[in-house]
Amino acid sequence: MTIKLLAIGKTDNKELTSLIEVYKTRLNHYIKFEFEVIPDLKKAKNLSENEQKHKEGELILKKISPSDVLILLDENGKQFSSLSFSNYLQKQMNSGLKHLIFVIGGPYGFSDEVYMKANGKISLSKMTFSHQMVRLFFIEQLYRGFTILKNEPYHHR
Ligand SMILES: C[S@@+](CC[C@H](N)C(=O)[O-])C[C@H]1O[C@@H](n2cnc3c(N)ncnc32)[C@H](O)[C@@H]1O
Repeated sequence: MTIKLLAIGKTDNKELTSLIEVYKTRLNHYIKFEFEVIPDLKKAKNLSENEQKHKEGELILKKISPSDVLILLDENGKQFSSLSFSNYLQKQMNSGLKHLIFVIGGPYGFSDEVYMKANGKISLSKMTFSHQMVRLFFIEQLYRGFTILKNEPYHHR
């Protein structure tokens, strides 16, 4: 299985980028993991909130194939403990799925079209994080999940 994380908007924060790289490299020891950033929309300031979500939604959906499982990172989604999230990852791998795609929305979240297409929603917290920070938190949780599955001493229960 390949896990792909799609995110809207580049970050020019070097600290964030380098930490993401650290966890991405660690995660790649366990699973094929791809991180793809969909560039910010041009002239987004001239768009209404809904127009922006709609255009970002089109770019997201272009990246999804019919056989992919699409999971949105969304503050109103299902919450997991790190342990239950590792079980969730194991189940996805056992299912024979080829591509598990997680998506982080833009500053206003997702369009209705993306919500309709999604197979599920995962929340990292009831609090809202910046779309920049979530990518680091989530990649770390993926890494943590795999260390749990491998019984490695990263996660302390
Ligand atoms: C600034 S938030 C958007 C908040 C917006 N009010 C909404 O309705 O989604 C940008 C993106 O970060 C992600 N995000 C922020 N907080 C999150 C959380 N607690 N759990 C999961 N994803 C989160 C989501 O993918 C969201 O689309």
